[in-house]
Amino acid sequence: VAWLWDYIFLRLVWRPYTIGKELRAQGIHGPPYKLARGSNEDIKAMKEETDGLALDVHDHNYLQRIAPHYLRWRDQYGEPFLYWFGPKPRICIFDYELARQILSSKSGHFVKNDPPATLLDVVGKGLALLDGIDWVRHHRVIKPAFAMDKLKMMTTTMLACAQSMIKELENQACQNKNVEIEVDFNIQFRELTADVISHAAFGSSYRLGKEIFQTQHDLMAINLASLLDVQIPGLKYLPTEQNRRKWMLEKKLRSSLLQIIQQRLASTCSDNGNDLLGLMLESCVATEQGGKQGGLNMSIDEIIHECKMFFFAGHDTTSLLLTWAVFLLSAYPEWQERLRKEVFREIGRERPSADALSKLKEMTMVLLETLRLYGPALFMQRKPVTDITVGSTKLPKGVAVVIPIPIMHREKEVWGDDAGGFNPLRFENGVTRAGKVPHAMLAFSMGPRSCIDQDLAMLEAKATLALMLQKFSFTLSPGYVHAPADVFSLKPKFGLPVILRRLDGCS
Ligand code: HEM
Repeated sequence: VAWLWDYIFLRLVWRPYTIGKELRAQGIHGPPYKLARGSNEDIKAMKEETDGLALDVHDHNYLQRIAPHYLRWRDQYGEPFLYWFGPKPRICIFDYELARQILSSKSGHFVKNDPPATLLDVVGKGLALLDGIDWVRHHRVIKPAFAMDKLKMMTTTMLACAQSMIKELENQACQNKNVEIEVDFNIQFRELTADVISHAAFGSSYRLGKEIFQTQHDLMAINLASLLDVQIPGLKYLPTEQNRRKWMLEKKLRSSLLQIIQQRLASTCSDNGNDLLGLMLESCVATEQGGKQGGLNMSIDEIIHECKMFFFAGHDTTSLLLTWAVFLLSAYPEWQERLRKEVFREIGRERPSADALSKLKEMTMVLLETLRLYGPALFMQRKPVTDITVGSTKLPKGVAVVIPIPIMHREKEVWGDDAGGFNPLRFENGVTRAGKVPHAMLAFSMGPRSCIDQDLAMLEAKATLALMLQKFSFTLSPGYVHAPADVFSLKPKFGLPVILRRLDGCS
């Protein structure tokens, strides 16, 4: 009875009622709460309505496709507004100063909002989702793996992986004396970044790494499909066909990760290597030996969660940055030519080094503009651990705040009248001068919880693009349909088919 009272009355009725009343009194309005379903059905219906929209390749305003509900409610109720993810209240904000205060807060007043349990199973409760003392402990172990000197060492691995992809494409292009082929770069880059992260960060065998990505990918697809469904307690324990498939995939994911960890422990007992997994395992070994590293230790279970998170964060995001950069360079051939000239000027036909890559200024500008218009991360969330006033808004404890990056990246007051257009030159004087406020760029977030690995992502993207531009020119395939989609991150719904031409022909 106590459970029923707590679950049905307090969670589904009383709390939504009181929170809604408190926020309305402050002038924060939004769609009415519907018992247990909240706004989920409305979101689903609006998304279904716009799902068929395809855009011109020079039209970068895909917000109607991925966030029609935010646009409609902002028009209807002003900003910020309140909506309901099931029975959970969420406030969507658009104000840069409010976002800055929330994201840069070091006081511990704001924590990550728990993702739905179904997503947590796939991405793992790793660094990006931890808070407080656990975050500090994990951060201290993980941060050294991404110091610049280590990243420079990783460049060799990245280049080797990218070169082998390019060689393979060159060979394909020259089969039957053709000089061009059609390639889906969405798939190609997913494989490449999977390869890089599993070699460079985890030192694992490519085959096993690839299996893990495929399993994570399949699990994510199942979980995303049911994200907006009403959550019925206990349903996830029933042996339905979908649940059984999920359990099988979860088991496979865990056992593949354990296999990588055990192989590593078995091969180098005293020295676990200098990469991420090595650092985490050392900390774990320290626990078994009595915590000699003064509280830095991680358990094997925590390491598994971190591995899931890094496999996920490390390959999905970077592969999408590359995918959208190739899309934009195909849609704007003048920029493709400009970057090719820059690559030949700074690097020639040589294999680039980390130092040479840092000289590619125009390429950095294009990548930043790609991240502004097509950044893989879409909606960040935080929730206050106590009632707190930020600016003029009083946020009640536990009410999640949503920061919609792609909408904010198109605000004309911050980015100028050409906010909707592709203009890498806006980054000519650096990222902090591109908008009217220094923290306008949110693609890697800001503050203490910003992306731990943005340098690696940028380096990997530059290395891959430089190698591609040295060897090929590319255009969008006539079969390409421009339909960016919110699939946890921003993906091209129908892939990215591109026609690739060898620059030096086939001998
Ligand atoms: C283009 C590539 C990338 C983009 C756009 C990106 C974006 C982001 C964003 C927006 C956040 C903050 C999320 C939030 O505050 O809710 C974040 C955090 C994080 N990212 Fe990235 N990321 C990229 C690449 C990577 C890579 C390659 C890795 C790892 C191999 C990585 C690992 C992480 C981790 C661990 C965090 C959590 C940091 C913390 O909470 O302390 N990211 N990333």
